[in-house]
Amino acid sequence: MNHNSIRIIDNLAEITSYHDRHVLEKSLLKTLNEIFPSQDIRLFRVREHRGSHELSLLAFCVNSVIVSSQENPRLITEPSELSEAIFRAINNADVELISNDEGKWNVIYPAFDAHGAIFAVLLISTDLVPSNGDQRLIYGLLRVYSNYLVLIEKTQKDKLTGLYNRETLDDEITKVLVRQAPHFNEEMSSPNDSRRRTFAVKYWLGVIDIDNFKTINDNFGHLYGDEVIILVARLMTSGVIRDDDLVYRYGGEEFVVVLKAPNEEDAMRTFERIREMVATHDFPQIKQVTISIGFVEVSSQPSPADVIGEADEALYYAKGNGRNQVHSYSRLLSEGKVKQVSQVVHGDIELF
Ligand SMILES: Nc1nc2c(ncn2[C@@H]2O[C@H](COP(=O)(O)OP(=O)(O)OP(=O)(O)O)[C@@H](O)[C@H]2O)c(=O)[nH]1
Repeated sequence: MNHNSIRIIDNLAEITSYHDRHVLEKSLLKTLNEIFPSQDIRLFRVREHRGSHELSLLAFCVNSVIVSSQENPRLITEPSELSEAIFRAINNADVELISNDEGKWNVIYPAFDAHGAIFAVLLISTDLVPSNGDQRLIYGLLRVYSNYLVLIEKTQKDKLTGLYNRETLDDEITKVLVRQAPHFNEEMSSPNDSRRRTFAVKYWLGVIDIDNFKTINDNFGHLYGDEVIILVARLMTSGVIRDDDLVYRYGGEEFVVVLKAPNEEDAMRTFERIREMVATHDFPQIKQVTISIGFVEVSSQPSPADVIGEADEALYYAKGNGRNQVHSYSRLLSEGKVKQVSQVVHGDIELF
């Protein structure tokens, strides 16, 4: 076995040692950069949106520095020779090769999922056109990436609804808490840094519970109850929230939504839209199903359990006050209508 093959095996082992898609994507680019040292490698997500393809940047590697744009996959909208070539690669489902002004080559590889659909595109800028052997290696690595992504998604998704599961939620809240911590913002940006605006974004977590679900089960049966859970999940993901907002199945008939909004009023409006969308939907047989929502900003709570606990407190308030309503934990707290969920006692967190 030659040195190159050993390096490829090592890299494959590394790629498949992560269970986080963002780390997986960075690891893929690191591997490609090692095998084909080039100045620019970019990985785009491809999504079908209203009959056309939409591109967003997932990760890139410039001069061996690898960056994942997980917080804000930037949508690529500007028409240019390069994006036209990317769309050609997608439409032809084949590798596309174009030269640029500096005499470099841009090689574009579509990545296929298990059903043969293109879900990502890899762009490599290089001085030399990759050989046939190199091309096969790149396609092989993209297949490993695609297969492994399916496995990661399976462990993160709920079987009934296809939404993210409860285990994945804890990781997401932890990530947001770290990102929102003051020291993280200070380290990541100076006062004049334009990135500051990106980090100033606020995250809101809502716990959503179907009202009187036991009665639905009792009157229509458990299987029908499952159908209602699936329909409510679909309603939440179909246009009510933005593409980068996240929906989780938290328990039986309980969901969690993590969304971005600049302030509480905007967050309230989005959660209200979700409530209204469900309340006005015509459910087969039962006609109307309603949901109650409690939400809170994910900011400086000591742990994910505290964030959920605060949103839960607002949810219980909604349940106790007639259901089919949305409440903000901080507003209820300032009005003295709910109790503080957690407080620090001798350095320990005490949950009530
Ligand atoms: N069909 C179905 N039912 C479930 C599932 N998970 C939990 N449940 C049922 O959901 C019901 C939840 O009932 P409760 O927690 O008493 O609350 P509720 O009837 O929704 O009333 P409120 O929440 O107070 O509005 C229980 O009867 C559970 O058995 C599931 O996956 N499928």
